[in-house]
Amino acid sequence: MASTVLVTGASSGIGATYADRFARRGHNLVLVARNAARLEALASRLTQDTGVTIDILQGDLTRPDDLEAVEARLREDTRIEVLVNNAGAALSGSFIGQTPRDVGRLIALNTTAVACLASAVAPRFAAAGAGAIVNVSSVVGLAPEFGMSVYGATKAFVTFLSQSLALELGPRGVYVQAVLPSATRTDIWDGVDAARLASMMDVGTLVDAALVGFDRREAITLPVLTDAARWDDYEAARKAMVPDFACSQPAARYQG
Ligand SMILES: NC(=O)C1=CN([C@@H]2O[C@H](COP(=O)(O)OP(=O)(O)OC[C@H]3O[C@@H](n4cnc5c(N)ncnc54)[C@H](OP(=O)(O)O)[C@@H]3O)[C@@H](O)[C@H]2O)C=CC1
Ligand SMILES: CC(=O)[C@H](N)C(=O)O
Repeated sequence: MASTVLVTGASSGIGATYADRFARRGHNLVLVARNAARLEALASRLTQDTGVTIDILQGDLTRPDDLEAVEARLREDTRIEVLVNNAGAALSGSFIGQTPRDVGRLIALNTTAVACLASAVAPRFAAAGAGAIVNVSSVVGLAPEFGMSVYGATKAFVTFLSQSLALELGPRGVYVQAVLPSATRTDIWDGVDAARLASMMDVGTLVDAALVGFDRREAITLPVLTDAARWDDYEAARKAMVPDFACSQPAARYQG
């Protein structure tokens, strides 16, 4: 019997498309988001099309009680073998135009919830020597130049967390993938003009590419990167600095 996949942010966009693709692969689903009506409509269409079993966990992942309910499901339901940590939001405008409350809410959803859900499920996956955690990050987390400070910082967190978890959990049999989409046509772009929307990646194309990376067990899937060697070069440059981090003296340029 195929395993169950829990998808957060499944009521629209990338999460709804992951739900569709995993259902078509024969997986049962647990769908999480705030909008129960949209989750129910998706669940009923997918059940009819594929015959899989779908549960809905309605909740706001920025609310501690709702987050804890999803954590408990991940901890206790041993049928769940894949977590797709996808729920997320963007925050437009400049940093000085954003309020501390907006910033806090974005961080709660895009980072705290992602880390807490991974934390809830990782010990069970590691004990079983199996399981997969897919974290939906963004190319924005690699590009402070895009001017989306807090959003980009949350996505840098997601990519870093994924890479660290892959190092720790990979040897225990748990697969961790960070998916870094670029601009993709979904509701997250509400209010953006039609011409800009039209130039974005189609959401089905994005998720199908991400699933190619999933099937290959890639640690990082960056679908728009034409030359994959560029990521390897970037990682090699970063790793070349790491031995210096153990030095006990500042570099010569900081010494008087
Ligand atoms: N589209 C793009 O260009 C890109 C998107 N991404 C990332 O992809 C992920 C999915 O976004 P995308 O599909 O584009 O956007 P959508 O706005 O279409 O989907 C976001 C999903 O997250 C859910 N969500 C939002 N807030 C909460 C909350 N507080 N609690 C629970 N669920 C919540 C929404 O459901 P509901 O409102 O029902 O709660 C919805 O299902 C995000 O992490 C985003 O950062 C990354 C790079 C590019
Ligand atoms: C709103 C965005 O910038 C988008 N989610 C992205 O990560 O590219």
